Parts: sequence; C-alpha cells; structure tokens
Amino acid sequence: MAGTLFPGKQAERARGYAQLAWQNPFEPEREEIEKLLLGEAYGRLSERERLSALWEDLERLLGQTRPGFASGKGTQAEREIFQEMVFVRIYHRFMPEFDRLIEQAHERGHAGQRVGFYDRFVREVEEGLPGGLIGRYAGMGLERLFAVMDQIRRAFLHIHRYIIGQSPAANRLRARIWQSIFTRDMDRYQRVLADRMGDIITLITGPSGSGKELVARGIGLSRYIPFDPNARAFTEDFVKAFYPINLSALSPTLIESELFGHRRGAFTGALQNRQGYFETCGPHGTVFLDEIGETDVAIQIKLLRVLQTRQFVPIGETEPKAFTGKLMAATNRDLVAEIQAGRFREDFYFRLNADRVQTPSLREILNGSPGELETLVAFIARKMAGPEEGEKVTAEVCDWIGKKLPVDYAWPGNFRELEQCVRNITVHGDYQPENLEKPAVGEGIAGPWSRGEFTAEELLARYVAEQYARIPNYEELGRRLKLDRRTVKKYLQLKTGS
Ligand SMILES: Nc1ncnc2c1ncn2[C@@H]1O[C@H](COP(=O)(O)OP(=O)(O)OP(=O)(O)O)[C@@H](O)[C@H]1O
Repeated sequence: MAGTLFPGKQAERARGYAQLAWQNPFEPEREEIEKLLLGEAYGRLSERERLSALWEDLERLLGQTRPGFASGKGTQAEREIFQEMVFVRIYHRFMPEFDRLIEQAHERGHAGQRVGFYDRFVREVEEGLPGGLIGRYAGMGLERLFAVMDQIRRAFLHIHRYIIGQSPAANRLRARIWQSIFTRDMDRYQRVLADRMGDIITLITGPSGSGKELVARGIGLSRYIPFDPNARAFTEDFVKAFYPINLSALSPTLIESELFGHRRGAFTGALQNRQGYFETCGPHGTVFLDEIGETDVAIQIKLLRVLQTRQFVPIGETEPKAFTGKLMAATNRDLVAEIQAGRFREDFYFRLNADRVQTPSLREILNGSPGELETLVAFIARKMAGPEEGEKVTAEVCDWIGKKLPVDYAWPGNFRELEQCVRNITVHGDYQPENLEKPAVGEGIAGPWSRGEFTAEELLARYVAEQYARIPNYEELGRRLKLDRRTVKKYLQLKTGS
C-alpha cells in the first residue's frame, strides 16, 4: 500500500528501536543508540530515567504507527522495523516475569514445571502483530521467540551477577561473554544458530583467581533452551545444566569415570554402574573442564576424540554413546608454551580454541580504572558483612590498602587474593601478601652485578622475570617495557631455562 509507515522523524526513531532489539547490551553501540533516541535529554537523565523515557517514547511511537501498520501501510522494510519494535515492547513488558522465573529457579535450585504467563505472551504478540510474524520471522513459532527472550534475560542477569565493576576491562569482558552466548549477530543467532551453538567450544583463559569459573558458569547457565508450548514448560532445567569438573584435582581414572561413566566392575572400586557427565548433560547443558592445561596427554587424546566424533564410551563398555551438550574449558596456563614443552597436544589445542574468552588480571582492571578497587572491595565486604556493616568494612579495608600496599601492587592472586585481603583485614586488621615476604627486587643480583658477571641478555632476562611477577601478562608487560610480547616471552624462557 502506498504511503510511508514512519513519516518525518519517526523513521530514524523507529530504526533506533529496531536496532535495540538485538543489540549486545554491553557494547558501546548500545549507548550510541540510546543517545540518538533520547537526544539532548540523554545527558540529564539517570540510567533508570533513561530506560523509562525510552519505553514511554516507544509506546508513543507504536501508538502513532499502529493504525497505519494495521491498514497495510508501509514498505516491507518499514513493516519489519515495526515488527522489531513490537518485539522490544513485548520483551520489556515481560521482563519482570522472566526475572521472577529465573530468580525463583536459583532460589529453589531447580526451574519450575509450568510457566504461567506464556498464554498472555502469545496474546500480546498476536495483538501487536495481527497478521502474524513477517519477513525473516514468518512461520517462526512464538514458542521460539519466547525461549529466546527468556534466554536474553537469563544471560543479562547472569552476566550482571557474576561480572561486577564498571571498569573498561569489566565492560569488555561482559560484552565478550554476551558474544560467546549469542555471537556478534543476535539476529542471525536467534533465527538459525541458537540450536547449533553447542558445537562451538569455549576456551576461557586468564590468570588464576580472575573469574574463569564464573565466566563459564555465566555462559553455561545462559544457553538457549527450547520451550514446549503444549507442556507450557522449558525442555530443560537451566539450573541443572552446568557440569563443572576440576581436572587438576582428580586422578586420570577418576576423571574418566566422572566424564565417561563406568560399568559396575570395570575397575576396582566400581561397585555400581555410573553415568558420567557426558551422558547426564542434555543437549542444552554444558560440561566445563577446568584446569584443562593440567590434564595428562592420555586424557587429552580421549577428550579430543569426544570433540571430533561427539561420542564417548563409558569405561567397561564397548558401545559408543552420543554427547549432545556443549564443552567449555579453562586454564591459567599458556597453552602455546605447554605445546612447545610437549605437555599439550597441538591438535587438541586447535580444537579447543574456537571461541576464546580472556579474563583480565586484577592489575589490568585497576590500571585502566584505579577507582574500581573500592567498588570490588565493597562488593566483597557487602557479601561478607551485609549492606550496612559492609560500608564500614569497605572504608577500613580501603584505608589499610591505601596505607600499606604500593599503589601499583601486582595482586598476583587477582580477585581471589582481594577476597582474602578483605577477610584478613576484617578478622586481623592486617594482611600479609605472599610476594612481599620474598626478598626485594634486585637483592639477589647485587653481587654478580657489582662484579660485572652478567651478560646483557642475562640481565634483561632477570629484569623481565622480576617485572613479570608484578605484571603477569606478556602483552601488558611488553607495553610497559616497550618490548614485543614475543620478546618478553623469550626472556622469560631464558630465565626459567624452558
Ligand atoms: N569479576 C569477578 N567478579 C566477582 N567475583 C569474582 C570475579 N572474579 C573472580 N571472582 C571471585 O574470585 C574467586 C576466584 O574466582 P574463580 O574461581 O572463578 O577464578 P579462576 O580464574 O577460575 O581461578 P583458577 O584459575 O585458580 O581456577 C571466586 O570466589 C569468585 O567468586
């Protein structure tokens, strides 16, 4: 039908709202879209006010354009934009109900059986789009739209809950996790990739205590789970869909038994048949292999086979079974160095390295945003002492750190060390960092230095190694020392003789 659906300035606003529908909420582009939609009011409003202003404006725009849409006005592209706006509105309308569903599942330890608001959801979509879904969504079941909206909400809440702080590094990590869940193209994801993401392995790397397990949990609990409209229930329970195993804490036999399962009598102590994680993990679940850098080669070969064939054989059985879930792995080791040292298989590494997420060290976070220390201390203190007392603990801890630790203290144990620091100061009024007890930098080299015994290369290697203890990241240390990251690594290897 002739005539535009969005006359004048409405076109730009409509496009803005349509973009919001599938935008990664942790990427800077999201802010740009909000600025465009709110104009000069953006700067005056708090985050909460901005959101209500956006929703009010969206309602208004939909109200103005709905009659035109209903009478068939507008080009196909405009009508599809209108549809995206309806999606955004519906998502916003049902957000509190999705949140309740997710929070209650966490509190109970399992998801509920039936979802009460699905019928209302269907009614609202049908009222919003009287002719049914159009364009690339034509023919898509509403249960899929519902499942994707539930997943978006789960991902948002989990990422928010697990990754705290406002530093650029924390924001980048949140945006990256979102991509691991939805890819960088949400629209494509929800049309075709949602069911296939289980084939992509996620490898999380980063120093010890920097939150790798949290990242894994966030991704694992936020996978797409289909909704069965007849049963009015999701086909899997997200709370029970995450199977973590710490490979460095178990013997190879135990690892195999945990993952692959065993038949009764397969080995001494196998008193009963046991299903392994590969079997219990459903198609929308995740098996998380923590400390993958520390598994021995025989296990690596077995895991590689599972990755390649998507099959596994329980110990003591001969028939292979299918593994249908997703695999995730984490390590604080440099896997490339492990390959060079012959401890890690290259083929396994390439198989693992499909989707990489790197957690930043606490030092990296603080370098980009020194004020973040107080935010993180407050988070730990509130968790430990409650909201009110937490304030006082935060003040005491920050005061102590300010007086006793160097401004550029390396925090080699990362977030976990900060937790210990807060606890120690709360309990004892004091904290003794491990590495400050060691001899100060330079003492061990004083003698050979004064006798002129070092070659220039040895001296550099020692200096790089000393600094690496403070800044345990090749890239960042390279920036500080004005060296290429490969050169940093070379000197470190010279120092350690590896
Ligand atoms: N960004 C973060 N926000 C909130 N808590 C965090 C964060 N990073 C780490 N933590 C907390 O620090 C501790 C260590 O985190 P986690 O076990 O996830 O680290 P990791 O990188 O897996 O360590 P490792 O390599 O030693 O296994 C946990 O108590 C976790 O809750």
